[in-house]
Amino acid sequence: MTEKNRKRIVVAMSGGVDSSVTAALLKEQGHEVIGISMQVWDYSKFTAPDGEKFDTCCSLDDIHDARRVAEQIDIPFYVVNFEEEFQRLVIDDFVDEYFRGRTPNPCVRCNQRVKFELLLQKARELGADLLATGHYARIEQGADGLFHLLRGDDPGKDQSYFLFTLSQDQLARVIFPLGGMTKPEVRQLATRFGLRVAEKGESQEICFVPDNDYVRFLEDERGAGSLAGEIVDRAGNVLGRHEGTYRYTVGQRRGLGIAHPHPLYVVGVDAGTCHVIVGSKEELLAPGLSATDVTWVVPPAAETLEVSCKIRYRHHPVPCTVRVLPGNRAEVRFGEPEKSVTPGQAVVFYSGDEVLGGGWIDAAAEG
Ligand SMILES: Nc1ncnc2c1ncn2[C@@H]1O[C@H](COP(=O)(O)OP(=O)(O)OP(=O)(O)O)[C@@H](O)[C@H]1O
Repeated sequence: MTEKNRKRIVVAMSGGVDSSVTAALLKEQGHEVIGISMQVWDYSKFTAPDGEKFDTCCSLDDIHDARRVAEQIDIPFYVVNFEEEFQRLVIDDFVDEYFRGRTPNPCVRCNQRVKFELLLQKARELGADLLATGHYARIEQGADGLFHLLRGDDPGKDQSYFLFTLSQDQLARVIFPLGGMTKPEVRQLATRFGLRVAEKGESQEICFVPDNDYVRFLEDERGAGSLAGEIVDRAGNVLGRHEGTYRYTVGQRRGLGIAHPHPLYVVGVDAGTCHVIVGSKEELLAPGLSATDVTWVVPPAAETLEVSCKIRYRHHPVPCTVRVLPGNRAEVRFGEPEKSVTPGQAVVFYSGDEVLGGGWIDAAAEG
């Protein structure tokens, strides 16, 4: 590598396989690599019911793993403490959203407000040209000079959905070296580099929620028992009672505790009246949605776009028409009615493999 191509790159290291391989790859390519782990949550607050300490993605064990990898590949390594910021910018929003009757996506918030904002700033302060993460997504600069955000090549791992808030400025300073690889290829590389984390499992769904028990997490944060109320159908008939609206999400079937001739699903959550609204599978269908806080990776080409969208991470993109509205809003009409449009989740717009932008689902459109 020529001195000109050699860059100073900060790698966001979680202690997992992906970011460890990212750091090792960039180091092998001859860059000046600096590892940083963010400490975002104090796990000593949490103890499992059996008295064991929880081990989750950003625990001290993971920071220890990241440090050991950094030592092994011989790069400087720092830990930044973002606990206060993470609480304010990610966790408070997560809890507030559930208590408003919505189902939040904290990973998008973390990317938007912490990784590609605060951490990117830190990277700058360290004089880095670029920030690298182990995300499975691709960034390409087009002939138009714009940076384009594309799906990762591994369809099972693609994380582009979580990155829709990235701006041109951010994309210019970020790289995703694993975007063109599959997870098995990344594991092979980890083995080739002899990284001690090569066999480490996948991180859990939400890094700060021990055991994925989000209800327990919410109740630890805000106390149990509030927002208890009635389970009703769309006509207002009372079918049962529940212990808190935040325990329910649109599309949920289990945990209703109601004997009924047909399967019942949660079709709405109203934290104002403390109602969990249930209905048939057909009642889960909606022709579209309205979105707020819409941002664009690349400027929209017209006021009405024929594209596809994902309305949750594990959703196959579906054809839709997007009407771009003033005030960073959008109205989406699906080609065919879609199940379980969930307020609080992100809707992300795609043109083929490219992420055009996205926003936050405010409400399902009426039939
Ligand atoms: N606590 C952290 N400190 C620094 N960087 C982090 C942290 N958590 C996540 N990241 C960065 O964000 C990327 C995506 O995070 P995600 O939680 O989706 O991890 P992942 O896909 O399980 O990857 P990994 O195997 O690296 O943990 C990671 O590859 C890493 O670069």
